[in-house]
Amino acid sequence: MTKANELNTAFGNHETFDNEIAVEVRDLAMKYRDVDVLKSVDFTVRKGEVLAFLGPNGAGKTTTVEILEGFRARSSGTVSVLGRDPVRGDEHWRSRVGVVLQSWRDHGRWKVRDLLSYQARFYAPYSEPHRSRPRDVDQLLELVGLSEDRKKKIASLSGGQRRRLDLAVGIVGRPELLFLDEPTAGFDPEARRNFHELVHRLAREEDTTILLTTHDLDEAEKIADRILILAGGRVIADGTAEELAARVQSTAEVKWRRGTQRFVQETDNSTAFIRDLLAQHGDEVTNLEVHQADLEDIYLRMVHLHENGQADLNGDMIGIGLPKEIMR
Ligand SMILES: Nc1ncnc2c1ncn2[C@@H]1O[C@H](COP(=O)(O)OP(=O)(O)OP(=O)(O)O)[C@@H](O)[C@H]1O
Repeated sequence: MTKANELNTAFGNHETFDNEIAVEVRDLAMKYRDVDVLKSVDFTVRKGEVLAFLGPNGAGKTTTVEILEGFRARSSGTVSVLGRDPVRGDEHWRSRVGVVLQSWRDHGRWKVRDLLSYQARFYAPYSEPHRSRPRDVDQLLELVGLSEDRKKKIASLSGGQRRRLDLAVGIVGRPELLFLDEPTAGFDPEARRNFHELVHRLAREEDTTILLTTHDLDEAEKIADRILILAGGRVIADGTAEELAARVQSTAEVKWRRGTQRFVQETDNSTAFIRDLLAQHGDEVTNLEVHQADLEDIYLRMVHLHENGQADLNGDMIGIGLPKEIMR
């Protein structure tokens, strides 16, 4: 613990000052009336990291993100976002945080550029030598692909254009930490790819920490440094896409025919299995297929096991054989 943290704790203030950590969540719980949506959520996001939050509908992803954004008061637990408890976040703290909500339908009569210019003004007092605020509005329009729509009324934008505007509003203040709630819902494939490139640029060139929720496994795999799966009010898995995929690849399904008979076998080592199969039956084996489980398979299996209660009290999966280091 740093000296500053020691002093904070001594005064009953649990805000953190670790420069490498953007978000720290410990034992977070949230109850809506008598329903426990979040039971005990723990995770950390390092600065500059892109974290994808996955989980079934109603798992509590938006609730968690809203708590981190300071828009929702938690029931219990400790939360630190850029060194502050979000419920005590002041204007300066807010200027460092960018938010793209799931559906934001105000300002229909405003023109695109006018709204961004208006929003941009609020960030000017919080400009810093290493992070100028706000962004230049015309460059921002270019960045999100809305230059040609700059004079359009917001109410007349298509769903995808609207999401681009939401994104522009989220990054106009050049945030250190950006929250994106299902950012590419309604994007066409090109807009999706542009968005993925933008996320990479924000993380790589501006060291922006990004926390996004998505139902798109492919998207999570493409843009996230780390994937976190929320189910049953807890984090049931936390690791890089490679860590998840590496384990998945080791449980393949092999299918083949021998004469009129069809066979299916799950195996941890498909290469060795096929070698043995062919050594034993040679040319009798036909229609050989190998299906390597992908991220979607492992995600679905993990959530399914969790929902069926085949997880112990720590949220660890029983029977799936995932390595402990990717489980929480
Ligand atoms: N203001 C509220 N009052 C009562 N219950 C709520 C409230 N907001 C959310 N909930 C409930 O909390 C649970 C978690 O909702 P949340 O929106 O956080 O889930 P999610 O993981 O983001 O879902 P989705 O993938 O569908 O967006 C749901 O059962 C939802 O009905």
